[in-house]
Amino acid sequence: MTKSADGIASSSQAAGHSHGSFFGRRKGHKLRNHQTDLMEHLLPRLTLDLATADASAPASLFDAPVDDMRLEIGFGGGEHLVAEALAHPQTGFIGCEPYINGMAKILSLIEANNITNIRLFAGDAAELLGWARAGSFKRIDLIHPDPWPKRRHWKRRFVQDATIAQISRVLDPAGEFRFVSDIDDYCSWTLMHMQRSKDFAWIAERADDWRKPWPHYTMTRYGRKAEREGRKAAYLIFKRTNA
Ligand SMILES: C[S@@+](CC[C@H](N)C(=O)[O-])C[C@H]1O[C@@H](n2cnc3c(N)ncnc32)[C@H](O)[C@@H]1O
Repeated sequence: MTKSADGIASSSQAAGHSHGSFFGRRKGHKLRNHQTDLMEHLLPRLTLDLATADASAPASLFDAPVDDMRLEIGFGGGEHLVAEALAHPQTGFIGCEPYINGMAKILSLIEANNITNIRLFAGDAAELLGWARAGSFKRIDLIHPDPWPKRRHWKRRFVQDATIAQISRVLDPAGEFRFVSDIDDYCSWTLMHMQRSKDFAWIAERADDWRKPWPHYTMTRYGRKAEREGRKAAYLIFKRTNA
């Protein structure tokens, strides 16, 4: 695996993406000194290196035994992932985020909260899904993915038939895929693709099941931004059905 000086997977690493490569920004504002220090010293200890990690024993990534594994794709600043890791200490979490400033933020939160049940992958989640063995995760969360609103960019959306097939494969037979977006068109897109896949059932029974966050949901930066700007998010929970 090739890595930049920041320890972040290079774009060539992300190139094996089943529906193209990673399309977002990798870098934003300059890191503060302590964040640079965390990137240099803490990130290597928590990094999931797909070239060397044993996909058949992902629980061995963690120092203490874990009961289950979960994945959050594109965790941004890491608020939701960190809250979940603190609430479920027996679960091992993998967080995937190619954006360097997001990685620096979550490292600060991990350090401040002494969290031991998170491992980090600083690349394209499609690559991580390709690496994982069947049935590895009890739950996969995709929260406010990049919306790519223009029709000619829809192919860049993370939710595609190919990624849904990979998500289905790496989920436990009783696993769940959870999706949040404040972009109506991306929610319909996701519902249409999930329905087409036949591997999932949308478990909503009444409007509040998707209009309101699920219990104990931690609002993210993009969720707050959407609320401020008057956009309501949808909270979609899909259960795997092809057990
Ligand atoms: C709109 S932001 C949302 C961040 C966060 N989930 C939130 O709600 O605040 C989308 C995030 O997904 C990340 N992302 C985009 N494509 C990705 C991919 N292929 N694999 C992993 N993360 C990705 C971006 O770097 C960005 O941080």
